[in-house]
Amino acid sequence: MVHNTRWGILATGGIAKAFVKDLLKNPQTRNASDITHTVTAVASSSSSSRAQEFITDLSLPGMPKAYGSYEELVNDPNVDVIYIATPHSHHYQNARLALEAGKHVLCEKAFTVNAAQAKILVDIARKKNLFLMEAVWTRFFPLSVQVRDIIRKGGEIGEVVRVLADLSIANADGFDVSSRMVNLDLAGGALLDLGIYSLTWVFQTLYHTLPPSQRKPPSTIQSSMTKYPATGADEDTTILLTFPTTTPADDRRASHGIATTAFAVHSHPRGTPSIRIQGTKGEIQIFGPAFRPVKYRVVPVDEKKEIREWECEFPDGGHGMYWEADEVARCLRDGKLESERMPWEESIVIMEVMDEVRRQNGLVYPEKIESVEYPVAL
Ligand SMILES: NC(=O)C1=CN([C@@H]2O[C@H](COP(=O)(O)OP(=O)(O)OC[C@H]3O[C@@H](n4cnc5c(N)ncnc54)[C@H](OP(=O)(O)O)[C@@H]3O)[C@@H](O)[C@H]2O)C=CC1
Ligand SMILES: O=C1OC[C@@H](O)[C@H](O)[C@H]1O
Repeated sequence: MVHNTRWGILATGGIAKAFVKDLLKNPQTRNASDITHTVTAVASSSSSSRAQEFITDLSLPGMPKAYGSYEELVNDPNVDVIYIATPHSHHYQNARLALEAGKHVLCEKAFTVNAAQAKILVDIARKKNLFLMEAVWTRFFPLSVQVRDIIRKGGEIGEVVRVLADLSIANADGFDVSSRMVNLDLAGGALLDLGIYSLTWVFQTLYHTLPPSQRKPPSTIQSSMTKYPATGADEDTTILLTFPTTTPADDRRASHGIATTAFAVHSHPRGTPSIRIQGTKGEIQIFGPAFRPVKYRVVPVDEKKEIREWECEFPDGGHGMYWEADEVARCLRDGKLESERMPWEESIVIMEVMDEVRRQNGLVYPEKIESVEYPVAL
């Protein structure tokens, strides 16, 4: 039986458009014959006409409802799950609004502004029996799934002892101070917007590849940050994490994750790898931006062994967001509250790392958006 998921889209900006375009792609082209997606409603905080414009521009089928407020959207009985596509500053309030109304939630990254907010959302989802997930789409790429499998099996690159992951966007000219990229009122800055992907690669390789009972948060977190002069948001952040061995009997080595992000430099100029996963027998190099990897190469230390490459296909001309949407649909179909590939606990641990990095470097957002109070008008 084919399971259809009815999506409500909360906000009409850039990523909402990209996500919905992928929802419209034919699932059969990516061998997903068990699920389908429908957009049944769209809301804009600006006006219902903006929501209608979004629907018209994307030629959404089935006459979805257009709402001029997020409140109306979360109360629509024809919506199963809300996709939250507002700036980071608004995720806690918006996700809570949806959960309190009894809706499942897929919330854009970074999940919240801080770990305290993330924990409250998780508690509410658990109590209300609702699905909740941070929309780290990269984790659901077939490429990410394959890379995690290679690491788990250990054969090709041996034991992983170091991961270098960068997402830097070569924007040396800077941003306007109002841009969500650098505006503190919108929880802007490289760390929450881009560094989350560098951390994703560190975590999905050094942490997520272990059985859940053996996953241990980093034992040390060291970091350095440069601030964007015009606003005080971070523009360049470097993080060094140590992942401990798990038990006294564990004969694995401790491992290091180095997660970097910066506005002014480029993480992968002219096709250089943006991520290197270094094991005792070789390394995996990841090509393309950390958020949308396009190829991996396995390079054995032993020169007698062949270098192997695998390139990601994007069926039906998609962007690659449909794989996370499919995961949500399957979790809803199966009555799961969280995804095993992006578990609540891991989102929280990563938020805690970002909290600590901000603490070490004095990056504080306005009280209103750091707060766990609800409801707060932003
Ligand atoms: N997964 C990915 O690849 C990407 C993820 N993102 C994430 O998606 C989220 C949104 O980013 P993006 O789409 O680029 O942002 P945009 O600025 O393009 O859109 C944000 C939307 O949020 C709504 N909004 C509500 N309140 C505000 C406010 N005070 N200021 C600005 N917008 C507001 C607006 O929609 P409306 O008026 O309709 O309510 C606006 O269009 C962020 O969390 C970001 O990190 C972003 C890019 C890529
Ligand atoms: O998630 C993202 O990925 C792509 C980047 O360009 C964007 O700023 C970020 O939010």
